[in-house]
Amino acid sequence: MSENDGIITFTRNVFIPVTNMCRNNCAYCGFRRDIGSGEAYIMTPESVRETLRKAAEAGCVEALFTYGDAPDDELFGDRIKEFGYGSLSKYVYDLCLDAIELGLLPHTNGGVIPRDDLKMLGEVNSSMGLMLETTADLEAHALSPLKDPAKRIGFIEDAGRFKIPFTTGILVGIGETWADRKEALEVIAGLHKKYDHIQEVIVQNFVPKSYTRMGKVEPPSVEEMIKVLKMARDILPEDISLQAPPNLTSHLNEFLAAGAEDIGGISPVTLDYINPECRWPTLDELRSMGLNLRERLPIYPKYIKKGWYGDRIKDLIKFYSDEEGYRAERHI
Ligand SMILES: O=c1nc2n(C[C@H](O)[C@H](O)[C@H](O)CO)c3cc(O)ccc3cc-2c(=O)[nH]1
Ligand SMILES: C[C@H]1O[C@@H](n2cnc3c(N)ncnc32)[C@H](O)[C@@H]1O
Ligand code: MET
Ligand code: SF4
Repeated sequence: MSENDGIITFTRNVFIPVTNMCRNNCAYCGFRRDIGSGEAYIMTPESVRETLRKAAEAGCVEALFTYGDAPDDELFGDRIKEFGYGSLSKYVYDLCLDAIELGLLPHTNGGVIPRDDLKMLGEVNSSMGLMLETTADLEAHALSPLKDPAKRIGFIEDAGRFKIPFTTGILVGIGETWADRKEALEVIAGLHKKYDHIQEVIVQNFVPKSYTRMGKVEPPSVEEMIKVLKMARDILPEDISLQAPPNLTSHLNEFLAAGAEDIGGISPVTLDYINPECRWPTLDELRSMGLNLRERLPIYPKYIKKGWYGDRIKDLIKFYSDEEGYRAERHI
């Protein structure tokens, strides 16, 4: 049983995949598209606002902005300028303000973005994220300069310096060894000891997509995932929540028994655009599996208490949270 008496936390979120253009080209990724392929896009301000409005109506509390790594400048600078912005981060900043205006707390994971942009986005996000993925030098990342572990560790470190509540994690089954998994988890634990900013760690299983370079690679087995989760719970400090995504496995109960205590964002309005073939379970389905659910905000109680949030989201956090820092019943 996990530390919090078997209570499993989640957020009600909406996924905003701002752009699928990306400077990286990870061998497992089914989300990214080549520029000029006809399928590359950047969401317009109107389409983002429309999605946010639907989410607000459906009772969501989190706007999850996840998109390709640093694709601006030479990649699609013109499109961003058409919208009236000098950079992708400035555009996302305004989208975060739109989310806040509609009553949603932003959580942005836009890959490795420039340090000044991280600081700027930190002001309008309730938490931010970047999967460390791995500390190993893997073939899967051979075409992904921004998956260089040193760059990602540096980014997570900067987030700590800026006191941004942070989500990170590892991707399991992309060619890493057991020693690599252990090392990645130890690096995360070390960063947290230094900056105290890691609110949760996602242990995510690789899900192969036939149309990618890793389409024929076997995903990690259930036994392997359970072992990684146990190892993670063992290595990570107790105040870091361990997250297992609920839509990437049919063995969620076993993952939770192994030590995971959070299932991340569940969306009543959008797909998981990274794993679109994996449908979100509904809250009713999760409850019928025996889960004792508690809704949280994208910023964990500890960081609400510490006051690690900007002025622009202060009122919204106060509005949504109960005295313990979870989502107040009156707003559910
Ligand atoms: O719905 C999703 N949420 C993802 N989230 C968000 C997560 O589900 C929750 O919204 C957070 O727990 C908010 O606290 C991520 C957050 C990160 O910082 C890094 C990676 C992910 C990955 C996903 C994902 O693939 N799907
Ligand atoms: C948002 C996060 O989604 C994860 N991600 C990207 N592609 C896949 C996949 N095929 N299977 C599982 N997770 C994936 C990465 O860890 C990324 O950081
Ligand atoms: N591109 C970023 C990364 O892989 C965000 C998640 S994938 C769309 O880190
Ligand atoms: S996983 Fe993220 S960084 Fe890698 S190709 Fe996909 S969008 Fe880009």
